[in-house]
Amino acid sequence: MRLIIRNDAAEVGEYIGNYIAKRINTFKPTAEKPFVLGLPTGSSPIPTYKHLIGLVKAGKLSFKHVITFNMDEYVGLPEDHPESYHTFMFRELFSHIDIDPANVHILNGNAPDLIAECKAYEEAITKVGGIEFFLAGIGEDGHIAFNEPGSSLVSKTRIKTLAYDTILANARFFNNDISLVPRMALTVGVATVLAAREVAVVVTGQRKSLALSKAIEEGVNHLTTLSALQMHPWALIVADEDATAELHVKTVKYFKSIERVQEEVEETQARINGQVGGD
Ligand SMILES: N[C@@H]1[C@@H](O)[C@H](O)[C@@H](COP(=O)(O)O)O[C@@H]1O
Repeated sequence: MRLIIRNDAAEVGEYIGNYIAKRINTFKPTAEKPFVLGLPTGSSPIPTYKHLIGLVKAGKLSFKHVITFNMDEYVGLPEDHPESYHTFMFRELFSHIDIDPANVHILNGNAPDLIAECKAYEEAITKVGGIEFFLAGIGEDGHIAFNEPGSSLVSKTRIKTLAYDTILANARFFNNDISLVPRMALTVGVATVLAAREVAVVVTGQRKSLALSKAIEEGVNHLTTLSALQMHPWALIVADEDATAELHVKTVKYFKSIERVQEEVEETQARINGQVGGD
């Protein structure tokens, strides 16, 4: 796992936005070979979405052959409710980019059979060849998607009851009225995220710092479901300085030094490639 640290949330968004764009452009998606992207909601990915929109508007990126799967959706909230994850995704990203709405997948929290809806979602992911790149955020308790503390680390898409802390945290989106926050959600499982070829997580703000420390400085534990990322072969966390508040200085220094070495390796490689190309 790599940890990249940037000064603030805007720089984190720029870094991940550029990273995703590079991955999509290198993949060269076509109608026959689309790029499959997993996406989160929440305030954390907004700077990333802003940056991606800018890249699309500048003609540097296209979502024409990108298929998306969102992580989660509330149960029982009308799809056109201002706080539904459907509304969020179109408001913050999809309405501003060249994605085909038919390529957008978001769980239906109003489906008559919620269990069948979750099963069909997993099948839809399998049908397109699995997720290439899953972007995620985390809750203050270190949950990924809505995989609250105690979630099975081998879980797939299913119905989850929200933790009281999550209901409290999300009340800010519902006029600070806890009674308006849905109690249940449909969510991809920890194993659904881990099955993606690559996973990147945005962690910004001091209120996420304890969760970040538990997830990367302690062992894999179902009480901090983000920690399962330690078992992933290609995982990246991008955090801002505030989110590192609870990390050991040693941890921060270690990951910063790894980034410096990586940059040197890439520069050397680029120089070598340049020389080879010039011969
Ligand atoms: N289900 C979502 C998560 O996917 C998200 O990561 C989290 C953090 O939200 P924010 O980025 O607003 O802190 O909120 C909800 O719990």
